[in-house]
Amino acid sequence: MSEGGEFDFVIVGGGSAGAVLANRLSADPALRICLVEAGPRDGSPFIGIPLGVMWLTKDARHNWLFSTAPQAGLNGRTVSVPRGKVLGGSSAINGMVYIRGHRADYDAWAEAGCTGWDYDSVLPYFRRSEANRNAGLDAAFHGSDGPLAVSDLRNPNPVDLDFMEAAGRLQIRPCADFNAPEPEGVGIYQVTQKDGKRHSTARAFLAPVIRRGNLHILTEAEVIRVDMATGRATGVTLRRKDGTEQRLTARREVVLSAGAIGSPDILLRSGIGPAAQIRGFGGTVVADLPGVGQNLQDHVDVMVICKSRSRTPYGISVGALPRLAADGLKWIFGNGGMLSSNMVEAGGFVRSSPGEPRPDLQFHIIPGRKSHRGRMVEYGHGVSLHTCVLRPESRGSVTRSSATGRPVIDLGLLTAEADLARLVKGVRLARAILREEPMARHGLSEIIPGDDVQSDEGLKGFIQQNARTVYHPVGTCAMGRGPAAVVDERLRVHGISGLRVVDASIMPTIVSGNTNAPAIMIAEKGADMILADRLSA
Ligand SMILES: Cc1cc2nc3c(=O)[nH]c(=O)nc-3n(C[C@H](O)[C@H](O)[C@H](O)COP(=O)(O)OP(=O)(O)OC[C@H]3O[C@@H](n4cnc5c(N)ncnc54)[C@H](O)[C@@H]3O)c2cc1C
Repeated sequence: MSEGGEFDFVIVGGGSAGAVLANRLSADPALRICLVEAGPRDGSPFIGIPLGVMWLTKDARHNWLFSTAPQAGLNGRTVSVPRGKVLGGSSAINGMVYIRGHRADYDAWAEAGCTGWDYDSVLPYFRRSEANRNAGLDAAFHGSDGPLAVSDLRNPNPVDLDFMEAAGRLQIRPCADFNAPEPEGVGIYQVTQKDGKRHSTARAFLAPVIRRGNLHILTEAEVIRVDMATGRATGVTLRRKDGTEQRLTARREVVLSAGAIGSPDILLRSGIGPAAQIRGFGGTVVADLPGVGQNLQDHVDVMVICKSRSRTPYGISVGALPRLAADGLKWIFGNGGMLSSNMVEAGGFVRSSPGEPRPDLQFHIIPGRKSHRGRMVEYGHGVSLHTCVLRPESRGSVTRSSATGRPVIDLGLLTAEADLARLVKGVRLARAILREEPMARHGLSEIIPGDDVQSDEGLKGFIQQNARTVYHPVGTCAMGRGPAAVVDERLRVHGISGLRVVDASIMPTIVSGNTNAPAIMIAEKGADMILADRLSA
């Protein structure tokens, strides 16, 4: 084992949160920062070109490609859990949709004891990171000079507007700004893109500061454990690509930003977690923290997929060849056309029934025919409408059954009956929108669930056999004060000094929307806390 150097802060994971932290902490030239990332640098063209998202969700070089344990609520199926493994983390492989959630999500965190995390307190951190390119949005809610570009899609597919009009016929109103405090209705999503290209956190937060002399970035270095001495984190042990092990010393703190799968897993491997589980795989218990890896929440999702007679939606067909060629040129001469599409272009927030206090379902519409049998593309055109449950009651976990190898991921999808019931309503609503004009004039015919699946029981069976995740796992190092909490409201691991977790895993409950912007906000706020605590230490 070699010594890799001494730093003030060692940040583990250069993803959505970690890249932000590395930027903000290294802004103080008196601090020496090391950012450790298991994946490579982000040179691949598939990352910059938005449509590359289709490739990246299955790409072993930039993706951990996890898979779940058999899911009890999904007829024992396993589902894939892609996670970014590259500078930028999941923000480098995600769908780029920029959404923050609902005011009530954050107010509920504060009410549960996470002081300082209510909506009004976190809003400045969302604004600080953001450079919104749409000057028409309310500046009270949007930043214009932060590092992260948030843009309107360059060339949304016309189907998006048809979707909105069809929803309007069902009294679902358009939503002018999905990032106002209480979003509801449908529209075209804003995306984390700059000039038509993906703006991952690596590009937004790391690229501009890469030459800072006090910021050291190690890639292709996987942290195996946090090193401890008498209840204090002293550094990390990591494994380089060539298999050699190295130790880094953290004079002040180790900050885990390895994401909702990686962060609890590193804690478990470091002996911090449920004592019985750690002993079970032969580990040494450093701190008995029963909440580590528990409380996993994710947005359970199912698709209605239709083929279309019209070739307006994206697709591969002989008739579409001239358009595909034109789209290639639009990209080459201005980063536009289909290649600038994030695929999940539009959608919105709706209530499964009028009695719901706020939207409990989210749509993501792909103006293209997604494969219903696991292929990357299918021949032909169509539309695919995702429906997900915004605040699922089901809970899962990240655990370990052995000291080495991969963690066991149980997303717990649909283990709560209420989530299944909501999805049934969601699929009915999705179908109703697709049947309305002007969607109907695309000549849609349903591939899944299929016209013969109409009863509640039939739909339940279809959902259990087809539901998956929209890739938003959170909550596995939950912030709070009770026995199940892992970090306090300053994101310090309970009972251990010099150790924080700053990423999506600290959410006590999942937000009502996509989770990238919230992970970035958590890091913005976490950075302020770390810097403030340094001065008062
Ligand atoms: C395919 C996909 C599509 C998505 N689409 C959207 C979307 O459109 N909009 C949206 O808002 N959200 C989306 N999300 C979710 C969103 O991207 C994540 O919630 C967010 O990026 C999580 O940020 P994080 O910092 O917690 O973790 P990550 O960004 O995943 O970062 C964790 C980093 O830690 C590294 N790491 C892990 N373990 C170790 C270790 N042992 N040693 C060193 N490094 C380690 C990882 O390689 C990674 O780089 C999507 C996610 C995926 C996977």
